[in-house]
Amino acid sequence: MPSRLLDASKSHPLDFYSLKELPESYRWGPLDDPNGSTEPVPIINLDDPNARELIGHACKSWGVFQITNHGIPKRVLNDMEGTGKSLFGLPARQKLKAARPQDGVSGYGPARISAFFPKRMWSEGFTILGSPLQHARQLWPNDYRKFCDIIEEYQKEMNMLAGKLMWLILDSLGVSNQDVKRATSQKRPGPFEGSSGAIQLNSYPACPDPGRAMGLAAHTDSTLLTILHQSSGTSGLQVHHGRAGWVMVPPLPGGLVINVGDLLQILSNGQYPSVYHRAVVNRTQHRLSIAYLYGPGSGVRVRPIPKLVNNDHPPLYGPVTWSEYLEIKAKYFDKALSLIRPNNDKNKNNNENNNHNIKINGPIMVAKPKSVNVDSEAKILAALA
Ligand SMILES: C=C1C[C@]23C[C@H]1CC[C@H]2[C@@]12CCC[C@@](C)(C(=O)O1)[C@H]2[C@@H]3C(=O)O
Ligand SMILES: O=C(O)CCC(=O)C(=O)O
Ligand SMILES: [Fe+2]
Repeated sequence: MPSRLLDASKSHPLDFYSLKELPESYRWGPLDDPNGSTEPVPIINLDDPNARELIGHACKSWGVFQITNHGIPKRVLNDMEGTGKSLFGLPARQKLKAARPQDGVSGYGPARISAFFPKRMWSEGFTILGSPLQHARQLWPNDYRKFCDIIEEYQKEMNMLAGKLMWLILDSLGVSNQDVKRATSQKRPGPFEGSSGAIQLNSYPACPDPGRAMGLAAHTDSTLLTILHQSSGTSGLQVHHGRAGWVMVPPLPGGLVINVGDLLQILSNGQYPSVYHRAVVNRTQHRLSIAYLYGPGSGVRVRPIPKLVNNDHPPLYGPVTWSEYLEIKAKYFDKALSLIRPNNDKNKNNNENNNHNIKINGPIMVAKPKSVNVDSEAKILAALA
């Protein structure tokens, strides 16, 4: 079975800027409209003395919230937005010089999850993991330093904010520094030392038939948390919220959106579930969003924090590193979380409590994931055993 990811990067829809009608290959069918009358996604001022409790409540009941007074200078956000605009504004042949390689993560192309859907998404993306230098040279051979400086500054600022948010979130769960160190098998001093993030720039051109097109299909992020900056004035992000269905998260001037990711769902033993979200498009305006996808340092295994596990709350997930999880997600998409099963030996007599784990145990243990190299395959199987 070829990796579905390989198919994703085969051909990229570069034609949509000039299309006057929505081609069949982009037609997802009428999208369900968000219910305008529902309560809005929580907005939390980080300077509020109750920020921790408010964050805890938002993580539990929404999996998403917007923050203000986050300390990221406006200039840093503006510079990043400007860089995104000039990147997507480059001629197609220039952007393709930095195309994401078939089995790679960084570079220009459709969203990684594209291959899981029969229809194309009305967007183009650019992913930066680690140093931006190589791609910067491909895009702007004579002027790559500026791009690198802006990306590096953004990475630094976002990394600090993400660490701060993680502490507030863990604090809201009643979890201390020490508890996290144990849960993540970290040897180094700070539990979030070495944590890093990928930057995802998303560009959604104006679309002739926005009611039938999809900017970015529904997904949860494979992260601890995601910090999203949306360009001002144009809505597009929607989150799925219980019976309310799809709820719009309009850009808030000076605000940033925080999503709970799958790894935080694991760390919190299901108390803070990751949020399903998607991006819709718009007839007249181009929209840009910039996601900082934050995860643990390489080699760090994430598992439910022991303090949150007891007889009433058995572990729902087993330990997994970020790269293992990304590989599982790349193959199994929204089944990935249910495959990170706990080591059941310890809760043999707790069988009925494990019923919520979807049992896809058979296939994953026998299937030979061809796209995964042998070494990491062994690690994944060990993590799932
Ligand atoms: C660190 C990450 C997280 C990735 C994969 C890798 C780099 C790119 C990220 C995204 C960004 C766009 C949505 C998503 C669903 C996608 O297609 O690519 C994300 C995916 C995930 O959260 O699973
Ligand atoms: O464009 C958006 O608002 C959503 C982007 C997103 O979900 C992502 O990059 O993971
Ligand atoms: Fe996302």
